Order: sequence, then C-alpha cells, then structure tokens
Amino acid sequence: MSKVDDLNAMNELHWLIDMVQTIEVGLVVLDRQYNIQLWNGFMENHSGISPNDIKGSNLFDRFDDLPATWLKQKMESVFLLNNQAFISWEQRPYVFKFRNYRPITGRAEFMFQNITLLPLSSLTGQITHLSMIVYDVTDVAINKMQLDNATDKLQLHNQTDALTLLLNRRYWLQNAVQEFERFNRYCEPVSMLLIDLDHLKQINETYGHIAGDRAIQHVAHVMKKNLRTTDIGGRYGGETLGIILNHSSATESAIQAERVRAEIEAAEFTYNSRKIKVTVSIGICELTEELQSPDKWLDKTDEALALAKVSGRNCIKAIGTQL
Ligand SMILES: Nc1nc2c(ncn2[C@@H]2O[C@H](COP(=O)(O)OP(=O)(O)OP(=O)(O)O)[C@@H](O)[C@H]2O)c(=O)[nH]1
Repeated sequence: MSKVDDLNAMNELHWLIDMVQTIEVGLVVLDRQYNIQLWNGFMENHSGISPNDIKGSNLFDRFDDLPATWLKQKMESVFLLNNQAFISWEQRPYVFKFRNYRPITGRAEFMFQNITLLPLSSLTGQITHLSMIVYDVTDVAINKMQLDNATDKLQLHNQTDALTLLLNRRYWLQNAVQEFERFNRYCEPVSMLLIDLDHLKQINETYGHIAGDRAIQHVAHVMKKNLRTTDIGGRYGGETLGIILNHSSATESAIQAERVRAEIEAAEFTYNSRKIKVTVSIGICELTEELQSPDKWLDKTDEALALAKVSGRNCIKAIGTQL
C-alpha cells in the first residue's frame, strides 16, 4: 500500500470513529461475556458515563436495573443464530433507563427506545461480538400514545349517551345482539328490561323540558346504582332506558327491577328548588329459543312494558313468565 493509500485509510477510519461518536443513536459493542467494548457519545450523554470509565465493564454489572434474563436470552440467540433481533418500545418502553430531556415530549419521564441487536463477526468469520443500536423514539411513542388515547376517547364518546352517560341506543343494541348470539351458543339465562318514565310529557309541560331531562338523569342514576358488573345499561330511546341482565332469569330480573322501581318511587330530585317525584314502568323479557332474533326479543320486552303501562304504571310486568 502506498503512503497516500495509508493516509486515505487513516482518514476514513478517523471519520468513521467521529461519526460513531457523534451520531444521534446509541452504539454499544459487547463481547461474548457482555463486556462493553464500545460506548459512543450518545450513550455517554444519556448515561453520564464516559467510554473510558465503562470500557471493559460487564454491561449487567454496570446497569443492574436491566432486564438481565430476558435481554441475555435475546442476545444469546443473536450470538448463536447469527440473526438480528429487534426490541420495540411497545414491547418494553426502554432497556436503558435514560431520562427524557426533550422539550416537546417533556411529559415522558424516560426515553422510549427501539433497539436493534446485530451480530458482529471477527476476521475469521466467527460471531465474537454483538452491537446494540439504541434509537430514541420518545417523539414517536408519545404521538402514538396520544393518538391511541384520542381514539379511545372518541370511541367512548361514540358509544355514550350525552344526557345519562349510559351506552347510547346504537351501542346498547349492538350489545343486545351480542348477548343474543351468546345465548344461542351457551344457553345461559339472559333477560332484557325496558324502564320507562311515567308521564314525562306532563313533567315537561309542568316544569319545563330541562326538568324532564333531569328526571331522565335521575332515573338513569338510580338504575346505574343497581347495575351489577355483568349488566349492560343503556338509553334505548327518549325516556326509555334498557338493561340486559346476564345470568338472570325473568324471576331473578324482577327482583332487581323491583329494587329500581321502589327506589325511584321513594326518591325525589330537586329542580329549581322544587322537589319532584317520578315513577317508572318496567317490562321484562327473558330470552328463550322461541325468540328467533334480537328484534323479537326487544319487541316482547316492549310488549311487557306496554302491559305495565296499561296496568296502571309504576309496576313491573314480564312476558311469557309468571312473576
Ligand atoms: N325532557 C325530555 N323529554 C323527552 C326526551 N325524550 C322524550 N321526551 C318526552 O317524553 C314524552 C313522552 O311522551 P309519551 O310517550 O306520551 O309518554 P309519557 O308522557 O311519559 O307517558 P307514559 O309513558 O305513557 O307514562 C314526550 O313529551 C317527549 O317529548 C328527552 O330527552 N328530554
């Protein structure tokens, strides 16, 4: 090799080392025993440990908070299979616990990281070392989490009735269809309740529409208090609320319905300093094999509700079952 070639090679090596030191990703080279052979500027800046201080140390001794068993398993497969491995922030937010100092994503306490593990071969072709490339993906992670959060909120918003904060009609009916299908598979008892405010028209006319809204909220509040975790409550229509009671026959549902009815009858709500009392009529229908669609189940529950209304209101009626 000529002197000029030597100089060029030296220059290239110098540039490469310069780049490795200043590049905005972390570079670490480990030997077969996980001793650190290279620790670049990024790693120094974020850990506060200089290359001179760390070179030759065992990675797991220096960072005892690393997930050692899990990480060693990944590294071993890189050494043995001569394969790359990838660790994503979604799998584990970070491997190196570096603080996050970015101004825009300052809300994240720690740097989110993606990490690539690469096998490095010696001149004889053996895999003697491994390189860890550490990417700071805090911005991407925060954006993704914010987007997921917004999507969740939007989804909740699309499923919720604004007045009562119960499930809205569309989503409650979707649940009814699901419970209908579940019944066809497992045949576990399930009942539907429709709870309808009595004489809401009169309340609207006497006290105003906002008082009518408050009456609906009041009934929804009592209903929610009486829901079990497996019950699905929703606002079926204007002044009609619905509950799907899983694992409940009509007789069992009637006990819960009576509790709601009696509690509403006994309670009152205040509107413009006036105390207002309301009552509800409740229709119940337990799902049976004869009811061949979710619509038929709903129709029968509606029929039970109509029966409660013609029976004088403020009472509970079921279709197809003696209460
Ligand atoms: N304030 C208020 N009123 C509503 C809402 N949705 C429906 N209504 C009213 O509820 C009333 C329902 O009238 P009807 O079907 O005659 O029933 P009702 O007066 O409650 O009498 P029964 O159900 O037969 O006991 C109508 O006046 C509707 O305007 C709502 O969201 N807010």
